Order: sequence, then structure tokens, then C-alpha cells
Amino acid sequence: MESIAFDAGKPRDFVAIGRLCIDLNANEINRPMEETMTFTKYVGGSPANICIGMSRLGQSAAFIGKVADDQMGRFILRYLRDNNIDTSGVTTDRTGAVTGLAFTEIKSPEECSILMYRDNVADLLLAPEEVDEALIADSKVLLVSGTALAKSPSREAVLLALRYARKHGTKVVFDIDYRPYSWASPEETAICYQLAAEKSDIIIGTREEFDMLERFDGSAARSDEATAAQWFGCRAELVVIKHGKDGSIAYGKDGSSHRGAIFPAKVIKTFGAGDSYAAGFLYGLMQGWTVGRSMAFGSASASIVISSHSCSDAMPTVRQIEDYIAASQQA
Ligand SMILES: Nc1ncnc2c1ncn2[C@@H]1O[C@H](COP(=O)(O)OP(=O)(O)O)[C@@H](O)[C@H]1O
Ligand SMILES: O=C(O)C[C@@H](O)[C@H](O)C(=O)COP(=O)(O)O
Repeated sequence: MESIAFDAGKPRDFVAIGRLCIDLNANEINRPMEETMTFTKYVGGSPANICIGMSRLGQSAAFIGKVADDQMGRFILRYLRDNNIDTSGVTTDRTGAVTGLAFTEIKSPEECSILMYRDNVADLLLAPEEVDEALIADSKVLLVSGTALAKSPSREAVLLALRYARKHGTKVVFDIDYRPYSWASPEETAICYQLAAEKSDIIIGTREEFDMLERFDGSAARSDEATAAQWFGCRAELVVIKHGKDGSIAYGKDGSSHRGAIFPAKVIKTFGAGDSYAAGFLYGLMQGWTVGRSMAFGSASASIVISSHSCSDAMPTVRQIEDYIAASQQA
């Protein structure tokens, strides 16, 4: 498969559904959390990061989600608007729910972890009746974050969004985005993930995330080929499996496969790699580029973000990625 066709007649490029949160990234890096005293606040949440990435790349983007009725919620809304993202699909909670927080621990470039505070979070209170059908109908791509399936009513909201996408010919990109602390059990996770994966055109995840999704589908150690074949039996036309610093592999329904190499990076922290990769990769696909070229663009985007302190705020422009690729080719 060389490239993917999107509905050129739709006015908006991209809409994402899922969580809008706050990242608090350790300022004193290369230390355990116990010894970290100060943090910098950024907008976070994997689908928010990808949406910001798409907007930085010049794509018209919108978000469907829910924020808390507090200073953090207002900060998120303002940041999205400042980044040219249509927030008409973002509602504000009125029940006293809070904004999800992700404190990041940067012990070393290889050893990063995230401490999440996600009790009573507003993002998981998005209700089906708050999903704007027209926003999905008017967008070429709907990006679904798997974490939004973790609880009702957000779970039903996402399933309805998938239905709207199908009805209106909007391509669905499913980013598995597994965050264990959001889920009651691995069994619940696998079953909900399957409901979304079987309705998706492009599925992106790490090997570990696909293993979670395919928990009931055979042996523990599944090959990437077996994973791709399973989802081609449903609706998928492209399955992308990410392998950290070992790069990525994309399988096309036509039997093709493409390996994505990595670009050198002065790694500060590894989180944000997947989100920036997704933004760069999807941007490439939406330009009609080949899968291979789109993967390279995504990998370079990831290297820029992991060499930076934030995820959302560090999302690069097309020019930055092109310059990064050119510089690494000269080195
Ligand atoms: N240490 C690294 N150096 C350079 N690129 C990296 C590194 N880690 C990840 N990447 C890039 O980011 C992509 C996604 O990273 P990965 O860690 O697999 O996803 P996630 O962040 O979702 O777990 C990889 O395919 C690769 O292109
Ligand atoms: O997704 C979150 O809630 C936290 C993110 O904002 C965070 O920065 C992160 O973990 C990024 O995830 P990744 O791109 O999958 O590494």
C-alpha cells in the first residue's frame, strides 16, 4: 500500500476525541520524583497532544471532549484556542469533576514514568449527547484515544463518535493509548478496545498495547504480522506497531510492510514520542505521501519532542521537521 485516500470534500482535516489534561513535567531532570521539587505546567493528554501537533503542522483541527470548570480547564481551553483548534466540541463539566494531572518523573533519558491523578476526572464524563455529529461529518479524520473507553459515559460517547464516523465516511484512526490506571481490569480493557479496533481504518499502538487489545486472541507472544492480519479481517487498512527506539513497522492491507527507522535525538525524556510520531505520520498520510515517507516524518517529529521538555508545547512545525531531517542527513 503506497498511500491512503481521505475524503477531500470534507472542510476540516482532523478531529480528536478523548482526554484534555495537564502535564506537570519535572524541572529537575535525572532525579526520582521523591526529590523533584518543581514542575512546569503544560496542556497534556495523548489525543490533545496529537491534535496540537496536527494544528502546528498546519492542519485544520477540532477537539471533542470535556474539561473541568476550574482554572485548569480554562487554561486548557485557552491553549487549544491559541493553537487554532476549534473547541466548539469541548463542553465544561458542572458536577465538580476535576482536571486529570500527569506528573512526570525523569530519572534518566531511558527511565521515565508518569504518576497520574485521575479520580473523578472531567474528561471521562463526556456524554454521548455532547458528541457533535457535524464536527465528525465535516472532518477527514477522527482520532480516537483508547483511554476514553475506560469509563462510562465517555465510553458510549466514543462508540457513538465511531458510528458517526462510519455514517459520514470519516476515516477513523485508533490510537490504543493504554494507561493502566484508568481501567478496572485487563479483561474490560481488551473487550472495549476490540469494539473500537474493529471499527477503525488505521490502528496505532506499541507491541504491548496490541498485546492488551488481543488478550483473548491467542498466544501471549503474538507477532506483528499476526496482529496486522487480525485487524485486516475487520476494517483496518493500515496497522502501525511502534517499538520505541527500535523504530516502527506499518502493515498495509495489500500485504505491504514498511519499516520506520528512528532519527537521532538528544533525549531528555521518552514520553511524548508516540503522540508526536502520530501527528507527523498522520500529517504525511493526509498529504498523500507514501506510508514510508510519512513514517520518517513521524519519527523525526518524535525525535524533536523527546529532545524537548514538554509534549504539547514542543510539537514541531513542518519547517522544523524538514530542517531536522535535513540536518540528520548531513551529520
Ligand atoms: N529513544 C528514541 N530515539 C529516537 N526516536 C525514538 C526513541 N524512542 C521513540 N522514538 C520514536 O518515537 C516512535 C514512538 O515511540 P514509542 O516509544 O514506541 O511510542 P510511545 O511513546 O507511544 O510508547 C518510535 O517509533 C520512534 O520513531
Ligand atoms: O497522555 C497523557 O495523559 C499524558 C501525556 O500528556 C504525556 O505527556 C504522555 O504520556 C505522552 O504519551 P506518549 O506520547 O504515548 O509517550
